[in-house]
Amino acid sequence: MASKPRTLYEKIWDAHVVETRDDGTSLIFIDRHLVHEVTSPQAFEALRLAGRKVRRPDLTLAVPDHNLPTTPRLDADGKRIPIADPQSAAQLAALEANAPAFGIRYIDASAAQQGIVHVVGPEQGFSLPGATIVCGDSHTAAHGGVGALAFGIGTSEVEHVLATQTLLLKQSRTMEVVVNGLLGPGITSKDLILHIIGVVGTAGGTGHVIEYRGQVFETMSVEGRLTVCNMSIEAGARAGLIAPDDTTFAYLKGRPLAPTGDDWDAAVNWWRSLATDPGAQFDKSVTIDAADVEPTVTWGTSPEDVVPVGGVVPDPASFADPSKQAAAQKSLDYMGLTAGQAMCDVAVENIFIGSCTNSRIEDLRAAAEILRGRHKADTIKWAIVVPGSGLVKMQAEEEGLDRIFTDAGFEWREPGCSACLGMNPDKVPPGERCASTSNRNFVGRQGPGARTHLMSPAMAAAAAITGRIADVRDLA
Ligand SMILES: CC(C)[C@H](C(=O)O)[C@@H](O)C(=O)O
Ligand code: SF4
Repeated sequence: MASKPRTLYEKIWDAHVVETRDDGTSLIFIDRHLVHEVTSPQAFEALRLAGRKVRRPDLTLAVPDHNLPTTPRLDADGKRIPIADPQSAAQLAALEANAPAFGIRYIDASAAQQGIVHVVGPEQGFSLPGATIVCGDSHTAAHGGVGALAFGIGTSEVEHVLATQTLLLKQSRTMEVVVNGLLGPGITSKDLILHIIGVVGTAGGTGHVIEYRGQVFETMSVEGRLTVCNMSIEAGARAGLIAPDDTTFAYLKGRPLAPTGDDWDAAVNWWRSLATDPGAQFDKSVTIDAADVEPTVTWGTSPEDVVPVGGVVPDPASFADPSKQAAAQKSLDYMGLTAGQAMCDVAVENIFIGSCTNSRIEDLRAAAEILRGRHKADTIKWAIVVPGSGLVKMQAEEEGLDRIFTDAGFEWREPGCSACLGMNPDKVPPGERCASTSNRNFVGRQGPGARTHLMSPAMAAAAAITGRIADVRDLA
């Protein structure tokens, strides 16, 4: 009898079940564990107290990213410049001590390979198709862009994975987001995922793993796929993934931690078999027409608060649900916007190009393309570009992108999470607005009282030039 058609998610799940229990939970083997400084200190401490070792140090990779200032890390003598904030300094020191103590591969804060954990994983070939990947970080879903089942876990689960290389999980429901057609000129993977979240809503993916399907993803670069999958969590999903294909294999081949020789060939053979079978059923299905996707920006304090750049700030009364109406009004008050205001009239004072959503080489190229030969508006007080890793930074410098940015009035920084969240010195001042390529526009996310508008790198560049939210297609 032919076996039942399965989805990509179900195939990866089945391949990792160690044991299924009567209560429906399964013990799942974890192939890759990424560790950063914020969510790991307690987990290591617990291992130490229990006298345990890390079960598979070879499958674990640690790198600091969240707390590191993005100003130079070494002084003129090559000595480490200390971190001023005591909590950040302590978390970094803990990771630096724990990694060698537990025999874990560690990327130092001043190494060229250092970067945001979700940029580093794929870049190093640590994140692979068909793998189960976890990290104590909600944007772990990013790695789904290479066809991995990747999701964020809490600190107690970090401890569990360190100790056992497994997790006890309930299988998620499956959801497909099918995008028909192709994106128009100037419209990027970021616009697409913002649009998708607008359609699905921040709770639409709850309990599900999303597979993104359709021609648009087949023709998308791995960088673009990582951007899309990164924000799956903002649609409430546990994870998001895209079937690995020749584009994925070409991206991964030769990366430092990717398999080589016969192992590579065997891996590719297996990876090719993972695509969702014809006739496989998803629990939920959403269809989107790519022609409907415009350059997209957020107006509110939730990633679902999206509008095409040519649109206006919505009227809270236009929402059917009274709780949505109240939330929208609260968002407008916080954001300092009024219903009916054209998005293109909204002035911004800060520009942030970075974060695990949009700090890869392709993102920097897209922003530089718009900025080439231009300068930020006088009203822009602060504009920074924060490459996702030291290797992205080096590549950008080889291509002369750093000069384009600095000539345009941007600061060119060291890699890290930076102004994506207020855990390091890069913050947006209270009451000021930021055109940001990150993934969350929550209240206070970029600093207390800061107002965030999410958008693509090219759109953030356009905002820098005009001093307000602008349609990048008018500047291209
Ligand atoms: C600090 C960390 C735990 C957090 C997360 O889990 O996502 C951060 O990366 C974020 O983006 O909010
Ligand atoms: S860049 Fe932002 S979203 Fe990504 S891991 Fe860092 S803080 Fe989280």
